[in-house]
Amino acid sequence: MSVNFSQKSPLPRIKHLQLGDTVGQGSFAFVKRACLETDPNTVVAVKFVHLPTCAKHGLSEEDVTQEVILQSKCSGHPNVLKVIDCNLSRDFLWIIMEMASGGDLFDKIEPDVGVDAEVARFYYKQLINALDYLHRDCGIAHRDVKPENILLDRNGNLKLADFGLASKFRRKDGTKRVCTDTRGSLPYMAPEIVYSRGYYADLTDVWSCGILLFVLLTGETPWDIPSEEDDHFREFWVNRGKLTSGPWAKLDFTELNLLRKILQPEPTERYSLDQLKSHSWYTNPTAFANEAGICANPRMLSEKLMSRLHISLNDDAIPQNNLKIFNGEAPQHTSTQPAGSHGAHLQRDFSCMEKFAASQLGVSYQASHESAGSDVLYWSQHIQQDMATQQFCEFTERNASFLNPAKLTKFYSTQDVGTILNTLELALLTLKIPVSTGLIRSFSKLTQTCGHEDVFPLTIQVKTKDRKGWDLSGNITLFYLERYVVLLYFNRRKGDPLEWRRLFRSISVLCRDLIFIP
Ligand SMILES: Nc1ncnc2c1ncn2[C@@H]1O[C@H](COP(=O)(O)OP(=O)(O)OP(=O)(O)O)[C@@H](O)[C@H]1O
Repeated sequence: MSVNFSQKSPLPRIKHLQLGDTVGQGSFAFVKRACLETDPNTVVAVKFVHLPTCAKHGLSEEDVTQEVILQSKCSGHPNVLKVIDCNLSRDFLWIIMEMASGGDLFDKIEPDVGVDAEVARFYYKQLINALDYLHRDCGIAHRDVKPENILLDRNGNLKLADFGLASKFRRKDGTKRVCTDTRGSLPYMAPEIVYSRGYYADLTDVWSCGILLFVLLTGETPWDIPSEEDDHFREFWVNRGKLTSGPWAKLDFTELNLLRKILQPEPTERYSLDQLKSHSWYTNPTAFANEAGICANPRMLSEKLMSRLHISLNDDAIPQNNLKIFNGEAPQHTSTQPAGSHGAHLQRDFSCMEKFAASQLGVSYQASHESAGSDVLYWSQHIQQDMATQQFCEFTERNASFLNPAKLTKFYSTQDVGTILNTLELALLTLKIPVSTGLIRSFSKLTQTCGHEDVFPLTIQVKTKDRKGWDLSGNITLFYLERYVVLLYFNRRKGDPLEWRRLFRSISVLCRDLIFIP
């Protein structure tokens, strides 16, 4: 789905605010950077939730406003994304929030590897602090703790977001409600939700926090569903959590000990937040955080984050069975039929993706470009500083840069469009993703109707299944940065973000000759 909400419905004017570029897009909403008209240095984010799109998916105006009401009630903690103001216009619910300039947490987790252990501890502690505040001070359970719902501020601090499934679990008299509904994301869900026993929502948040910690430390979820039908969960259950093989082998003794205390299938035996706060894994200090657990050295945090984000472009990174195909024997999956539910097809991008892609270039590029005009030096300097480019280079502390909201699933190329499309097509086919019509043929058709200059940005819509067999879809947008430099930006629309980054990693390796590394 590639939607341009703002073209469908005019954006409301918000008093005293000047809207800037689009920094994020979801299924129902897009998010713009904005500043105060009187003070350009006061930057906020404005989320525009498109109400007609919500209605099409069965979400009422009340459902979406409820989410904002709950998030506003929880806005008094440094690790919860603050809601500043909100209002309704004809087609939009707009929400002014604090700007999360460090982007999404999921974008910084290397699949199968995870993040540095000290970084994992830092985020785990901040999440525990946020949940403690939500449960104790607000009586609210989040109910959808997962990396997609965690953003970072400019110093890398955690900001818990997306209160779409949150609920009040404590009554006014202090007693707790017993929940029976099934909500959350399956791999992060506590077993008592799946088994539909009556359960307490605050205890299920603690379980999700354990799964998130596991993902941070290993780069994968321990199971798909916490039920007996899932082999991995059954093995965990039968062994009473005492597993040391597979992803569990990546954990040290203390980490295993802590996770066993959190991932207790029986909620009454699960550690409480108070117990977790006394565990040594929580009480040990982190080098880059102050006593309150807030980042005091963003450069060190950024270096540690970058140290695990690496995509090797060597021969041995290509799986052997794909190497044979890629060295000449092209697979024949190109189809003349529409890609349907599985496959890739090229089209012109009619969404606000152009502006969105432009925002992915980062402020430093735009500022230097505007002040000094177009010049090879500027784009090559910009590309060199971009964290996305650095993930293909050997890590050195020198090349670690500060966090920014631009996503990391992208690379730059100085090759011509024909070569780019041919290589991408071969990579998609190698990964068994059928390509409808053929990318070059589709491109030629498009240039015949609208001319070479106007055909960009181009988008390849990709729909596939991930390793679990779950839907994974997104767009690869080709956007001209300069006459000879193309940005290829991979934007996930649906599915597990770790799986999307895995797909990006595989395509990058297969397209390694395209990638421009200064
Ligand atoms: N306060 C913020 N500051 C900076 N970027 C943000 C902020 N809020 C959201 N974003 C960006 O916008 C993207 C989309 O926002 P969000 O996930 O809230 O939209 P949505 O339509 O509710 O999503 P979904 O498709 O998960 O339902 C996020 O992934 C993030 O990159």
